[in-house]
Amino acid sequence: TQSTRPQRLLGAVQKNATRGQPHSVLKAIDQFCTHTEWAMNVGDEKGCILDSVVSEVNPATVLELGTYCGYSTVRIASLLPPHAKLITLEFNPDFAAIARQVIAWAGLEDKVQLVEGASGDWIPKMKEQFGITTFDFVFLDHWKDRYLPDTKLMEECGLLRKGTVLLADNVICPGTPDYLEYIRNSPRYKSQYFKSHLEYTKVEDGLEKSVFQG
Ligand SMILES: Cc1ncnc2c1ncn2[C@@H]1O[C@H](/C=C/CNC(=O)c2cc(-c3ccc(F)cc3)cc(O)c2O)[C@@H](O)[C@H]1O
Ligand SMILES: [Mg+2]
Repeated sequence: TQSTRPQRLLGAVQKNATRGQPHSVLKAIDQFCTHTEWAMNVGDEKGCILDSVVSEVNPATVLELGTYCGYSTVRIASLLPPHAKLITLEFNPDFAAIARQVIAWAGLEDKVQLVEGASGDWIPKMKEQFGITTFDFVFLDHWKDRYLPDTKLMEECGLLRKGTVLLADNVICPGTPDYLEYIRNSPRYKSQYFKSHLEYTKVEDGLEKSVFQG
């Protein structure tokens, strides 16, 4: 039977990366996606911007929307301080199964809680289920038409505090026009666009960093 792209990506990690070395997992995925098969990971160019924002925030609590194969999960988790927690939401069980193995190969399972389910269902349950009061950092990289409703939902559920940083992937390509319009015009956020390129291509894309003002 045919393998899937995530299965082939996992195979590249298991073949080329060293267990317990997150950077080697990222390198194996980036090489696979550059030379063998494109996949929708944030990639190394936008990934360096992600790294700098995560390092600046130094978050104790992180929410990632859209795990896919776990590339950005590994990238973020590898930068977290010892007792920090990263919760990542993924509603496709096949992708979740691959991501769990990628995260385990990197040796980061103790920092990551992968929750299988839809963001709209789980965001309202973050406090009761995981003892979260607010998130310090949120990475948005799931369906692009979910960025805005989920941001409003996080506001309503009291999951954002003064200084919480939202970082959104793909605000140019594929694009998240309703999210950008809202976040750039809302007095409740201070936003900054980081120009970059769509992963593994020369097409323009970028990340939008938005700080909640409380
Ligand atoms: C509400 C909900 N709840 C839970 N999980 C959810 C969820 N909504 C989606 N997911 C999950 O998250 C991932 C989905 C990611 C969507 N990302 C993109 O579509 C994407 C596309 C491109 C792209 C650019 C140019 C092209 F020509 C083609 C594709 C680049 C990217 O970087 C992308 O992120 C995927 O794993 C999906 O199962
Ligand atoms: Mg993306």
